[in-house]
Amino acid sequence: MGGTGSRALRIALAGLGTVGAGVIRVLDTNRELIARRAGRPIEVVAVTARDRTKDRGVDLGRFAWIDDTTRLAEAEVDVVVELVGGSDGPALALARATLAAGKGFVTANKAMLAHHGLELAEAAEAAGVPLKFEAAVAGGIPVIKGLREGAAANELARVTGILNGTCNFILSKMEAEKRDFADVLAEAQALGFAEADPSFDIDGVDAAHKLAILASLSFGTKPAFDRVGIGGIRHILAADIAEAAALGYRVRLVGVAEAGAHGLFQRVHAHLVPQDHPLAHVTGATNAVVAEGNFVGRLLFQGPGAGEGPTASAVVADLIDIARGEAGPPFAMPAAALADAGEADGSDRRGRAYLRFAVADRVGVLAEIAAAMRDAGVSIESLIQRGATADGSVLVAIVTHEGPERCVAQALERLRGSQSLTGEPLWMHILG
Ligand SMILES: NC(=O)c1ccc[n+]([C@@H]2O[C@H](COP(=O)([O-])OP(=O)(O)OC[C@H]3O[C@@H](n4cnc5c(N)ncnc54)[C@H](O)[C@@H]3O)[C@@H](O)[C@H]2O)c1
Ligand SMILES: N[C@@H](CCO)C(=O)O
Ligand code: NA
Repeated sequence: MGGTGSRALRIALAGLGTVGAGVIRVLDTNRELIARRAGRPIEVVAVTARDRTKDRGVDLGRFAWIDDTTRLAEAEVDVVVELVGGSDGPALALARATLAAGKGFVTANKAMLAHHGLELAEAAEAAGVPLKFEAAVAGGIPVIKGLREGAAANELARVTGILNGTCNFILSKMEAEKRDFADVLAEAQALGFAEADPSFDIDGVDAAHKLAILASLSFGTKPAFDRVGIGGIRHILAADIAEAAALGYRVRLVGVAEAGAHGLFQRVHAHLVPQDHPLAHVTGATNAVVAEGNFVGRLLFQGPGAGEGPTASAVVADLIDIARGEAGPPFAMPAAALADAGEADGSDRRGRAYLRFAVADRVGVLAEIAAAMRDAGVSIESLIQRGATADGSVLVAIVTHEGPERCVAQALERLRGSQSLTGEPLWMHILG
């Protein structure tokens, strides 16, 4: 490959929001360095977004403006970069049109990849063009590169991660400032890394999109978003975080993917993470992924998982790879070689649980909860009752011994509709 005098890699860019404008800023600021590293200049030539007149703090006058997003695929470019978002709609139409036109495609859109990644990988492989998405999982952290390339020699057994910056920011603030969820949410949303639909962040959907992509890369299975068990953080109280701290844990939204004998297990859920586990020390909008390989051992990837600079940095890294001519199958092995995710549904899993009940302060309530646990075969390790909340309820927190998760589910089912409970119980898993 030639020096910086070689023909530029021409880019069309859809979406000029946080990430899109960031990509232009990275390419402008580090222009010379990027050209030297890539072996040739990387030039944006055409752009589109919803509003042509909006000031994004970057000069757009030098680019062709194309009103119809899908037509970006017809521009005289080598690669289309999609930073619009949404699993379907214009993003998917653009992806399909670009790959069908035999051009490379770069995206930060984990929702689209989780739902349509297999189809898009097949289309890219059939056309012999790159499909790259480093920014889609854990923003600026090179975790796709790390697993797809760096760890490619290993069989991976388990991948765990903090994959949503918004949730981690909220949980860290709740912990540090002893504030409740609703109080901190608006602050997180103002920082530019929340999804267009913020429930995707706080209900675990965004992290599940990312986990489905990571699991596919790690275990050679087809992306299976519909098989991720998903829970969020909106029902966690500052009191739960304080209780967890007293027991030696931090509360984190953790994605877990494991390749087992019966298939792929994938879950995103609030977990109690032991304070000596690397994920317990991940604070703010930082993300982290732990992967265990049979030769390399335990890998820890940690860094900024969202925001303009980190996310744009990952998008441009993909463009540099393409400019260098680096290729290969998007999901680490050819799409045709990816296996089905299998049957694992988690019902035979074992673990320890944190359960928190809001109860009426009256005789017999604790006995009722303890009886439900006993009848379902759940063994209690500790039980703590704390004073009244604002509505006069009392909080009861239970930590169980290790046992089948299905027994915990049965205990909660026995308590469903009980007059003693003043709200839905909270169940968090304890990370083993
Ligand atoms: N913000 C982050 O920290 C972050 C991190 C990782 C990944 N992502 C992903 O990057 C993508 C973009 O996120 P963002 O935060 O920059 O969003 P944003 O809302 O800031 O920007 C979206 C852009 O797309 C444009 N747009 C909307 N509909 C369009 C259409 N039909 N055609 C053309 N343009 C259209 C908007 O005008 C805007 O310029 C999403 O897929 C998101 O999930 C974002
Ligand atoms: N909404 C996402 C952006 C990064 O993918 C987050 O908060 O992590
Ligand atoms: Na990344």
